Amino acid sequence: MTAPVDIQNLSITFGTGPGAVKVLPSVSFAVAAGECFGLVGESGSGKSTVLRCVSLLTDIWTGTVKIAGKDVRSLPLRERCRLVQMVFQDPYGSLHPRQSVRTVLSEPLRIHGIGDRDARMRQALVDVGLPVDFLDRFPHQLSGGQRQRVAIARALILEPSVLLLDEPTSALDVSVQAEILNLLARLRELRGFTYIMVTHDLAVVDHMCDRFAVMQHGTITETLPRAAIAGNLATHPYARELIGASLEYEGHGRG
Ligand SMILES: Nc1ncnc2c1ncn2[C@@H]1O[C@H](COP(=O)(O)OP(=O)(O)OP(=O)(O)O)[C@@H](O)[C@H]1O
Repeated sequence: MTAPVDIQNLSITFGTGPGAVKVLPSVSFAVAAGECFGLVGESGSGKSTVLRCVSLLTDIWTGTVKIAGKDVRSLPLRERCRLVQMVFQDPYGSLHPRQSVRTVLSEPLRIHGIGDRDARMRQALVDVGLPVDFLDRFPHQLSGGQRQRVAIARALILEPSVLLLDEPTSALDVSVQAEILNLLARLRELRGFTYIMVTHDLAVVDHMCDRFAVMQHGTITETLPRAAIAGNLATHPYARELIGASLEYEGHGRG
């Protein structure tokens, strides 16, 4: 099942009093069901915070976030977990070192009272391209790419409609990054997932996303289709600068 995401006037302030910082003044965007939407922009512009708000990892925000037309705040935790899951940047930090892959994958199934666990866990590993005997491995027995595959399997095992991807490949070796991106692209094609993907890499957007938003200081400066990258069709000065710098870097890289 695939689902649209609608974010309206999302705003968050960290801290109180004179030290309070409005990290997101007001962010609005909509992502169609099955679309891959990128969030790019300078470090500290609030990209990860948007994902943390949507997933309710942070809940002190105001505004409205709807997934499949349902307000995420009014959804019971279980239902929310079955609609939306998040994959983090650092597969080393996101897996508990003392938990086997079996424990990592069985926990959500147990919490949600889902039966047939063994078959589901095996299928999840097959889906992410890992051998089923990896169920008995621990994180230190896995490569970075294999760990990220396990993290993706954990996100998939409840069969969500929306995946929030927070720089899912930036902690990985360049050679492994493409494998994980291809896996994510294939899964979206097969399952119709909606992706919201934070990245600092416009080459990733170009490879994966249908559209993307350029963020600066907690604000979306411009939303563009992927096709706008090649000819730098952005009109906002910051978006133009970001895309221009990326094209220049890519040009030098190839030259
Ligand atoms: N829990 C928090 N308390 C206080 N400030 C926070 C908190 N979480 C994030 N921030 C601040 O919000 C701003 C945006 O952070 P965020 O991680 O969303 O940026 P980002 O665009 O994802 O950056 P990067 O590309 O470096 O990951 C930063 O200035 C950060 O310090």
